[in-house]
Amino acid sequence: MTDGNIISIEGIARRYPAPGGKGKSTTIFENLWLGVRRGEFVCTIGHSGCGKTTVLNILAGLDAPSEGTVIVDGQAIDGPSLDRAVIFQSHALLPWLSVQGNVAFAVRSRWPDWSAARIEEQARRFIALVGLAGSERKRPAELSGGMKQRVGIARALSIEPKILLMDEPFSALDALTRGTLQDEARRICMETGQTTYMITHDIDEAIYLADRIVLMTNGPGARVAEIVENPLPRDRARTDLYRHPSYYPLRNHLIEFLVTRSRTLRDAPADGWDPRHPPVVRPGAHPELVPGEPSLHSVPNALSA
Ligand SMILES: Nc1ncnc2c1ncn2[C@@H]1O[C@H](COP(=O)(O)OP(=O)(O)OP(=O)(O)O)[C@@H](O)[C@H]1O
Repeated sequence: MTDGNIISIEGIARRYPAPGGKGKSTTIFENLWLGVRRGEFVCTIGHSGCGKTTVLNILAGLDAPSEGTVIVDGQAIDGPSLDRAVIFQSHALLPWLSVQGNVAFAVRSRWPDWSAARIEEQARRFIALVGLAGSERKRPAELSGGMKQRVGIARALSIEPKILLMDEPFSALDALTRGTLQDEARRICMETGQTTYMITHDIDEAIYLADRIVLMTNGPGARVAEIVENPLPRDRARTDLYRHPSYYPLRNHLIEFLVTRSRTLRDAPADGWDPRHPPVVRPGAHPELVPGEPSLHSVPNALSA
């Protein structure tokens, strides 16, 4: 794969044996290749069951591929590592520890030789980063869902992972809290240059957060159908996203994929489709595009890796 990728997914498959060991095994996905650049924010979208969580679990080292390998920062993954922090939909905080205690626990696991003062300071810094300064002594039971998820984010970031893995981290939150936390996540990832791989079902979330959006076909036998480069400026603001001429072409492209192409491309891949180099598209980013007159067409990109 391309040099400069911090994550290199190389031809992985995940198969499960038939129940009782009789009959054919089920292939959830196979021949999956993907590179993620350092500092990049990648979102994966695909219908339920296509294997998004399975891929994320493999990246986390919580599951292993049936074939292929994943290289992170030059080393093949062979289990979980504090270099890769995971944030799930549920918060999984330790209920008997305070906010400070939960984050400090992770910091101590990462740097067991650090002094207590240094651990406390690191924990406090990341609690402040997610906007929870003043709540350090609270226990999880005293926090709202959004606050608990902030603690989860602080805990994940406090160990300064090479990669942040997020599995629908905001989907259980109300719309207002979700928006605020998306803003926070985006700000923090931009400020810290955090490489992030995230699963979402929410196309607006992907448009707002991602540099690239990986589209997976339906499973079983899922594949990476396409990689969408986000044509919106990197310093985009939530409030005027929709004014950008590429916004609707991008959004329509993603919707159209989920409605039809996620199924048709699994059953009949596009001519010349190469699993190592899925098509890269940049919807709406046509050189002749007149600002204010959005094109409804996606434009295949000659940059295809
Ligand atoms: N231990 C297992 N044994 C057999 N099949 C499994 C096992 N774990 C997962 N699967 C199957 O693998 C497929 C992919 O699951 P996965 O959770 O990765 O999908 P997903 O795309 O993340 O779905 P969702 O969007 O609903 O979270 C599903 O069909 C699931 O039933």
